[in-house]
Amino acid sequence: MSTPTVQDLAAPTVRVENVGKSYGDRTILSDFSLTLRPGEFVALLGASGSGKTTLLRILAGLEAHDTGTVEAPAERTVVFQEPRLVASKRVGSNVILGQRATRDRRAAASAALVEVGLGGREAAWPTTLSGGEAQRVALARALVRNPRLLLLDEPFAALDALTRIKMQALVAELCHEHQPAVLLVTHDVDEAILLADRVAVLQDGKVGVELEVPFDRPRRRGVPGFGDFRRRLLLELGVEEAIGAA
Ligand SMILES: Nc1ncnc2c1ncn2[C@@H]1O[C@H](COP(=O)(O)OP(=O)(O)OP(=O)(O)O)[C@@H](O)[C@H]1O
Repeated sequence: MSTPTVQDLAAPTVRVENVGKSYGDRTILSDFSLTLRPGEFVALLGASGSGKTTLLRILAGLEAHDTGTVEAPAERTVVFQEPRLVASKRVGSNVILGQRATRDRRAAASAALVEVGLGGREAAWPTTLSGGEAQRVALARALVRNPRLLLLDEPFAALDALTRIKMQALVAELCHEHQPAVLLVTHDVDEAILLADRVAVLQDGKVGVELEVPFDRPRRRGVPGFGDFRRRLLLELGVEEAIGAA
């Protein structure tokens, strides 16, 4: 047995035990359990419609679960697939949306914009931003709250491939720096491997397999073992690679 790390000994940030959730007579989650330790980055991987967003919404407090236990900190924020900026408010105000615009908060918003590569853009209107820039603002808005839990619901899915790669690197860097516990919901296997400490695969309403990602950071697709690990996850998802095997 390996020596427990500080992370292992700390109280978990998120504890989900035996959660069940149905819509009408359709069971979406059954007996779903997952733990996130402080600072841990977990990717929840699953086929379309498998219940990933439902679980994330339960953790965000946006959806009720039917059975089981959910413990998540109140200091949590969500970044959705679309940036959800308020068009009538400038970028700086969007970053501190819902909070009183004190001088300190405005300074924190400016610092968060610098962190996401949008320093000095406080006065810009959301309609003047590209999709990637708007998603950077959404990320700044999440980080400025210093969350203990960051919930990412396919935050790169609507971005073009190049912007997605840049945003993945930015999220990896910022999460490393700020150390929230992160749950990333995705159906992109590569993204899960590039970003997460651990990948949980959602199968039949529960976590079927959980695997530690065995690669050092910064991660690269080309490292030895990447292709095998990727194939293993794809098989768990019931996908056989036919074209362009890594
Ligand atoms: N409010 C709702 N009422 C009824 N059914 C719902 C509701 N929300 C989600 N569902 C259903 O629950 C199932 C799981 O949805 P969910 O969005 O959690 O899946 P997902 O794994 O995130 O899928 P995707 O990757 O396509 O976003 C889907 O079949 C969906 O239609």
